[in-house]
Amino acid sequence: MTGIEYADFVDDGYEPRDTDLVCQFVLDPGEGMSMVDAAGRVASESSNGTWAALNVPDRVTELSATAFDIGDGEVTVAYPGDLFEAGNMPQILSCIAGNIMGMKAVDSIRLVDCEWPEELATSFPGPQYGSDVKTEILDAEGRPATATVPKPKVGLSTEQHAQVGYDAWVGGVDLLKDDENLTNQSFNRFEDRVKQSFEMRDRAEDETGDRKDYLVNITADTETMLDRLELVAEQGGGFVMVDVITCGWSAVQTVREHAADHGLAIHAHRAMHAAFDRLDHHGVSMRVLAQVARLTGVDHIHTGTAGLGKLENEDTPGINEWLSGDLYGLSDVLPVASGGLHPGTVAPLLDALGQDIIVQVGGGIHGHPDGTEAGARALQQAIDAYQDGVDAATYAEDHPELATALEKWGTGSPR
Ligand SMILES: O=C(O)[C@@](O)(COP(=O)(O)O)[C@H](O)[C@H](O)COP(=O)(O)O
Ligand SMILES: [Mg+2]
Repeated sequence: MTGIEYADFVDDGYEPRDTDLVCQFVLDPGEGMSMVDAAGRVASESSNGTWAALNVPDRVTELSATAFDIGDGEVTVAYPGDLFEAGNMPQILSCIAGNIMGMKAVDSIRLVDCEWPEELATSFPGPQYGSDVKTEILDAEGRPATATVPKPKVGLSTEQHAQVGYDAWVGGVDLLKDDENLTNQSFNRFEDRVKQSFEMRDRAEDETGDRKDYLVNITADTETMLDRLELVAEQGGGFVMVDVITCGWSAVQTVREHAADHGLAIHAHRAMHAAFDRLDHHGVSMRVLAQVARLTGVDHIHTGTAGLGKLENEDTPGINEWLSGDLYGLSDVLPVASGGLHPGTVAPLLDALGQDIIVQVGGGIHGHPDGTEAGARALQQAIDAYQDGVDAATYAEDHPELATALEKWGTGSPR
């Protein structure tokens, strides 16, 4: 038997083992609490300790986390691999982002980054396709894939939604996308919407000769999501969309399994992420959320617009780099830039993030003075101009749709 208490979870010179999950935190110790004392509490409460000193069987201490590299407001914690259930993301998050977020011992604490050991990382499936969707499901090789959400976000009838999809597809967009809050409301029922939209998709494919697809929002309780996923597969769809934060990672893991049965790619919308990651001193960073998304197996995830859109983002280039980097053979994830984009923002966006992304433009297409098809053409023209190395204003001289968009929105970012 061994006695354990908070101080036993600190070893400032600790060298992590290859099997450790290593997490970086920033924290502000509570009143009268030193960094070292706070760090011990973080490591203890997020692994297997508690406030009272305990006498425990020796092997229990092998599961205890260790706080080290304790600096000014920063601490790193190494978690033994055996603390975790392989392949169970909710269990892992209940450790590293669980009770510690509410401890009195800290005024604030933020999980900033994780280094995932091979054994734990490969206990997850990772994405099926990642950036390969651009060639395996779409015809978007060598350029950014494009997507559009019909606007208004909700309220269109099923017929109107499908028609907007058709106009955007023939205007050049690759993907129609449901908004994060459009599911199966009375004015636009899921089943009808899916069927009618794929009919329009087939027409647009015949007319353009390009493969087109639809990011269908299946967000609901898990059982219902699986039924909706089946319907998308039956209708010849290639993608499902899930609000991964509001649905939760256990639902994502279940959807990943069933999506693979049908070869469906998963588009992750991150609605509610800012409740976790907006404050730079508390919560869970978008970087960690993106890591969790890759491991659990989504193919796309929204990561921001490098500050060019209407929403606050953190470190989009850094997160995108992690999503496309090596991870023990797991597939990459295709980042989605979305939120307040329009044709005038395309050049600086691609300069900042490269072309291996999805560019989602909603209001920047459907708010075009000449309508959806013209808005879609303007987006495509902005991308063509960028690829030809021509600035948008010059290219617009003989591309009226782009000219109209630049006249209306210029090249600035909406607020
Ligand atoms: O509802 C919206 O605002 C959007 O459909 C964008 O519409 P617009 O193109 O009309 O702006 C997306 O949900 C956000 O981009 C999500 O944010 P993020 O990508 O940061 O997760
Ligand atoms: Mg939206």
